[in-house]
Amino acid sequence: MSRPTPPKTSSFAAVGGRGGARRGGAGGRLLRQPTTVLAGVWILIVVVSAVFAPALAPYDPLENTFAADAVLQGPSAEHWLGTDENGRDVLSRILYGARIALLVGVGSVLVAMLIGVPIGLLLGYRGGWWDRIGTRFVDIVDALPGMLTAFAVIAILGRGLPSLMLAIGLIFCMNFARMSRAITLAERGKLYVDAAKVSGIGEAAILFRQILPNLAGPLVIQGAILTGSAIIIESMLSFLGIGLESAVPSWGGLLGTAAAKLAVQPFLAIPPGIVIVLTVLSFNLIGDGVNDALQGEKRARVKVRKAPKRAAAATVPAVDAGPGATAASAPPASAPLLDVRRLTVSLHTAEATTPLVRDVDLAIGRGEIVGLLGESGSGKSMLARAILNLSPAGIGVSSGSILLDGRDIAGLGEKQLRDVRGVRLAAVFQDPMASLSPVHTIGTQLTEPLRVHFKLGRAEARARAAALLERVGVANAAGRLGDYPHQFSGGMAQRVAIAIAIASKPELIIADEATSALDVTTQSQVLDLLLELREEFGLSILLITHSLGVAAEACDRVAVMYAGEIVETASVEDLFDRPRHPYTAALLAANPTRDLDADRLPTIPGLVPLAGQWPEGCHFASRCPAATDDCRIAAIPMIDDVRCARVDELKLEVVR
Ligand SMILES: Nc1ncnc2c1ncn2[C@@H]1O[C@H](COP(=O)(O)OP(=O)(O)OP(=O)(O)O)[C@@H](O)[C@H]1O
Repeated sequence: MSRPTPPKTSSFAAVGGRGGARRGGAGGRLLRQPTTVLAGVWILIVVVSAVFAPALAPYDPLENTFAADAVLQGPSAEHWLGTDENGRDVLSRILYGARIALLVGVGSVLVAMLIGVPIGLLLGYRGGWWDRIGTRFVDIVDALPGMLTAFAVIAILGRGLPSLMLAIGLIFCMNFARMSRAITLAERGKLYVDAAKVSGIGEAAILFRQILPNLAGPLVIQGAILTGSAIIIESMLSFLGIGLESAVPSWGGLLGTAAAKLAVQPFLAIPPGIVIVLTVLSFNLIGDGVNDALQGEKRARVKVRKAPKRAAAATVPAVDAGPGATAASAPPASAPLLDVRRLTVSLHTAEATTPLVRDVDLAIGRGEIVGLLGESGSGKSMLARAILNLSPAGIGVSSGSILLDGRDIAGLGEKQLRDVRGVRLAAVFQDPMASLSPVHTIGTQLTEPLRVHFKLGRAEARARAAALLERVGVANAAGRLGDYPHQFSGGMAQRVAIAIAIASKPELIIADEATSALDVTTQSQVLDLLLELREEFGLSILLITHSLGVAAEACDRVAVMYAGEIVETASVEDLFDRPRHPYTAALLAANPTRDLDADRLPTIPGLVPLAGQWPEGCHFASRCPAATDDCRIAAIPMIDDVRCARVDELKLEVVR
């Protein structure tokens, strides 16, 4: 038999291109905001004052002069901003006070980040009970009055800069925990995190190296805003006399003195008041400005859109009831590398357990490419995710086993999976842009699994990464290690994803719609690459696809899924020439290539029943032209690679 023509499944179009979408960048947008620039200039002045205070201050800020004409003076030629109740120069104390303001502001925000961010990362990433209990804890700590926390810390540790930083840090830390949790919750479901898990990268590395960089923007924004707030709290505590020692030149301390002497010298409150307001306002404006600039960056990112599906392969079978047996499929040549037995995957809720995949048997031999074919919603991804142990929350294996080289890997814990995922088992997903981390270079993403699995040094890992990129067909491989995913086309990015998948020399790759987002030519090239890699490394591949053409071009055997069950498994030739299940026949008949000029594209009448609404007997009965009442009584078992009660009576003809 000649294999059906390669498919034309979908096409890929990049809106905007390399460079075009990034005119100016975030830095450019930041500089185009006048208020942010002014705020930046003020903060620069504060930083310069803090760093060069000894050179800039006209007097020693601690020098007391108690002469009657030297205390509580207004502005004069000698003392531009007057003097305080000890005769100390206010300008000098404000210049030195900038040091305290910045130290307390930045220091306490760093303390808050160090405490809050790991908590948020852990709760968001682990989810479930960790998140439920952890979030309550965060709520409780956050509900404590901030000033009370500060009083308690200062009462225990005494006054001083470190205790002030810790006190203010504790007030803010739950802000960072909440923000990090929310972002991590969103990020942990993304494909690049799944891809990192599948590469065998540990939880700590995923949290701190994969997810944390995505928090950089929000952390900077939140950090800038809270730095301003920390300066206010420091001023309040010093104003109340429980901040720093009164001799230490701090803006809040100056304000406290001014409040006490308001009747004698009202001007004393103005200089520290102005610098506090301007500094706090500037930090807030910078936070907002960075936020706006980054939002612009997001809007300008490359977008990927799918074009409508086009024609696939050309076989038109007809369903015809009648006697006659069909050929059986060939079993895998050797003992299977992957042997899925009677697997059921279910969604567990408080109300019910709903099977999404039921009673699946699937074997993949060494070096074999097995296609998993079926309409949308048939359960292909749920099966693949169960094999990879990446089922979404609430979904898991409820019975059966997944034997990888004889070892049952169903439901293994993250720790036990470390020597399976990324070592023996890898995955390539549909959207390469989503499965690669947007904030890391390709070099970093490729060297990470190499360093984890083979304990390679940096230089050696980079050399191996370049060789891998070259192997998958990326031109100028060494030069492109420093590029980010958005600088690659869809096809090239998928090649990179394949390079990452094969980096740790796995035995089995699960390719979940790995070519669906690519244009026809690129799709064919990526399939050729997978076939070459199979030859070269003896890889086994589970190729999940909607496309008959992809299955025909690349697979040795094909399993057809319908409404959560595998209904037929056969060699690719047998499946296309002699389908045995009416659904397989209908799927082949619905292939539009022959009838491109017809008014209506051929379809299978009716809809795939949703999980939870499967009928008692054969799941396909409501759409099957050959179904009888007997088909609707009880679940149909898989016998001799077909799940059809009438398989021996039906004669399914392929019309060409
Ligand atoms: N997170 C989820 N929670 C509950 N049910 C889900 C979830 N994801 C998928 N399902 C259900 O599981 C069944 C199988 O879905 P699955 O995504 O595996 O199908 P599929 O064959 O991979 O479809 P597609 O080709 O569109 O990806 C469907 O009935 C779907 O509605």
